[in-house]
Amino acid sequence: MSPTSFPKSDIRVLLLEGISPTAAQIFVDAGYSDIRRFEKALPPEQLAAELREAHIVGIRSRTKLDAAMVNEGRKLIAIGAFCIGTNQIDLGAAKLAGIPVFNAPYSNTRSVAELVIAEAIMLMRGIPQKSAECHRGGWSKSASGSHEIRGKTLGIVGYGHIGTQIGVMAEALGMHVIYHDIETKLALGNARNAGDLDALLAMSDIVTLHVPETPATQRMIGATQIAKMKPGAHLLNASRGTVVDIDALADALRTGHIAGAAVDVFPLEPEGNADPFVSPLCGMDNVILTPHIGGSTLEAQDNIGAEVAAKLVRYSDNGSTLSAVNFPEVTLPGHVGSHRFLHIHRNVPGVLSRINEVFSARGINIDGQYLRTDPEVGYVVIDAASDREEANRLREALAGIEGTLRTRVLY
Ligand SMILES: NC(=O)c1ccc[n+]([C@@H]2O[C@H](COP(=O)([O-])OP(=O)(O)OC[C@H]3O[C@@H](n4cnc5c(N)ncnc54)[C@H](O)[C@@H]3O)[C@@H](O)[C@H]2O)c1
Ligand SMILES: O=C(O)CC[C@@H](O)C(=O)O
Repeated sequence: MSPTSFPKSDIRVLLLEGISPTAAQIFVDAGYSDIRRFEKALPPEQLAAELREAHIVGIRSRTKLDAAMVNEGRKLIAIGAFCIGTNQIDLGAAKLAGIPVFNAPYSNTRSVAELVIAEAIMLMRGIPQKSAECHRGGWSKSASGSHEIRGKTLGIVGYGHIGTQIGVMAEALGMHVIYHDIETKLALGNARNAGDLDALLAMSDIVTLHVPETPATQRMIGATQIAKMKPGAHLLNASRGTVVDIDALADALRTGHIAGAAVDVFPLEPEGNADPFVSPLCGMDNVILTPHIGGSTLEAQDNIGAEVAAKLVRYSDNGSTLSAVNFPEVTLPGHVGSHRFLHIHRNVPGVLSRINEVFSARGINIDGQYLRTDPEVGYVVIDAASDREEANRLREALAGIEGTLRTRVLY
């Protein structure tokens, strides 16, 4: 077990929103014992109180860590988003507080892709309506409005980790796949770049959305875009609720311009399972509604728990920020025989030389030094041999350098 700046038993790990037990186990195996787990997102006041005592916090999509909440975490050294999306965290505020944020960019992507393919088949067969009718005691045995997906065109908006997997599966089922992305992407199989969003909307029998929440994707599918879709096409959204104008979608479903939809994410989602769900789509038989569970399989959650916890442990034990989403990335070797000093600062001229002066003024030789910066923040890691008391004095001197955001020493 690698040592840290204070006993691991004093490092409080806060895991919210029912994060998989695999995460807690990774911390326990790494020697951490103060682990507080909650099955739900916490109300703001309780969240703030918990954050004040936590060194590491793990959340999923429901916990909003805005700038004020991030700054409650005065002891925080790292944040784990146990999911893909990090839009619930003010990443800039976390960076300026010297806190790297880690997520799980791949672990639940297969689960989302499988759900989307299943829903595409269900929608094309009109199964949601037929099932609802049967539940009400009805019986409408008919092929009307029911289609195979073979030979149909699937339009994927956002051809990233999820979009590409859906494309591969859809081709295996005999679909034609087109995609639209703002980045240049390698087309897998026979998938084709649609050219632009309008062209994709006009050509697709099924449109599925897999973009992140960004200013550019806010309501990127509104009344204008829906009108450009083929009459009788289907729309699936398992990305973020803000991507679709839900009222415009409801209107198009009512007129029949859109034959059916599957929606997993909503502009406003209930805080917890006991809270009511309200949406203009409620009560529409041709809509599959799911409670943001695209990535919620036991396999995905176990993998996410292991992946993000391992990144947090690595940062806490070793200082590596590899794959942090908001932070200069540094991959570090072990530091046997020396103390490791972590210095996070505003990226202004002169900080590095002042850091080096702290060591040279005390006649301490630097064994290794690693530096990464981005336009706002610099992250310097220094390995140097010193006794523990001297290491504490060095850390205090480093903390006194103007522009310092956070310091830590790993013994
Ligand atoms: N429903 C769920 O439970 C669930 C689970 C996992 C992920 N998600 C959501 O799905 C999103 C996509 O996941 P992913 O793993 O495929 O992410 P990804 O980053 O691998 O892919 C996103 C793709 O969208 C593209 N993109 C970004 N802005 C765009 C725009 N304006 N127009 C067109 N393309 C754009 C990117 O270039 C990228 O290729 C995540 O950001 C997350 O919000 C939801
Ligand atoms: O698990 C969650 O709460 C969110 C899952 C998904 O939206 C993600 O971004 O990975």
